[in-house]
Amino acid sequence: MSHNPLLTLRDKITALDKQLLQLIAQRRELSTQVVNTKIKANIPVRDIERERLLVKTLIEEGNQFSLDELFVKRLYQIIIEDSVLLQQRILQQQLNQNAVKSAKIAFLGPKGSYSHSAMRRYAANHFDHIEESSCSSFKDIFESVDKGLVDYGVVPIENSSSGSINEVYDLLQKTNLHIIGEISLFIDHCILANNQASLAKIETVYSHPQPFQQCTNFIDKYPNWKIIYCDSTSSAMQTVVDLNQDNVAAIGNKDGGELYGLQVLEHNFANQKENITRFIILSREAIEVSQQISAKTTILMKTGQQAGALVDALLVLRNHNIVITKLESRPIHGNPWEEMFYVDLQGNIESVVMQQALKELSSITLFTKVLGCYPSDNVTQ
Ligand SMILES: O=C(O)C(=O)C[C@]1(C(=O)O)C=C[C@@H](O)C=C1
Repeated sequence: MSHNPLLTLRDKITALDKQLLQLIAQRRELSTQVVNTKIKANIPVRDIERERLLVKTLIEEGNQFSLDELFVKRLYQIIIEDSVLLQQRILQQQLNQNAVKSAKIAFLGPKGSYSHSAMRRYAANHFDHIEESSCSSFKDIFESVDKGLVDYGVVPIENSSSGSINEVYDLLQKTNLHIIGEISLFIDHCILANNQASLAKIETVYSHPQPFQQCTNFIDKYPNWKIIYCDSTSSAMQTVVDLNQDNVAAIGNKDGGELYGLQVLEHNFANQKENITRFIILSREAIEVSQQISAKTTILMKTGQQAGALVDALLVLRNHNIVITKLESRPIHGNPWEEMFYVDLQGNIESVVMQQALKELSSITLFTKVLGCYPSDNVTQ
């Protein structure tokens, strides 16, 4: 029998990788025990100082084995983030005992869209089993949840390159639904085409309007391209597959491209290097968020039109030391030049400061409504 040194080494690597997985699973088990002690002691899940010291020690330890500092840091950021999310999930499940274990979730489809990826990532952390429901517009998603056709809906709300998704903000203005979660996704746009295509041959590009807005610098380099808007990036991919020509392409994600059998001609060309989209999760029922984890509260408010009305509202938040993570305004339909403000706040709706601030806001604004309180997705150090 011939001795193949490569195969022998690969066998050893595979064996070590299996051990690594076992160790990570053991670490997660300990993290579960830790959260149970935290629940009993009523202390916050997050201990930034402990995380900092742990990573510092591990970097020093790694140095002895010639492991790169950045590598060790990145590795442990992922491991600790997973540990924090696990603890948050356990806490939330205890608090919301009636939360469903299996759920039907609507997203902007067909499968292979960014919304589909976001939905799957959120679901993996929250449910044992899901049924996917593909919708062709954001409005359909809101309606499906509202009518009880699905349990939850996932919609994008903002992107680091193109800003707010206005259509979703406008739907939030009139909805009875609640925001119960958020999830951020790194978006690496790809030019996807059939196997005979090349960048030089492309004449027509299909996608949802959002990717075009996020990649204007790149698109401007191809002034001859004909741009065609589709309902979603995945329907754009489907169109390219159906046309089966070498001169057409879609903008979408790599995983979606694989699903549709398309090759990547170019990627990573959004205006912002860190192209991130934040999605929100909608439900008919609000959830309770543990005060032991970091939470966000999103409110809608309409101020009067007198001078300083918005400043007065913001001062209420400042006086209560409440951090605003986002402030957006949208026209109120039917009332020209009147604006609705959407404010994302760091904090739990149940906290004394938040309750006090909301009470004061209600008394000085024309309208204030809580759209939801949900665990903050931002758990990286
Ligand atoms: O040591 C803790 O308190 C933990 O909960 C464990 C752990 C970790 O995974 O290392 C997770 C979250 C905390 O912010 C700190 C550390």
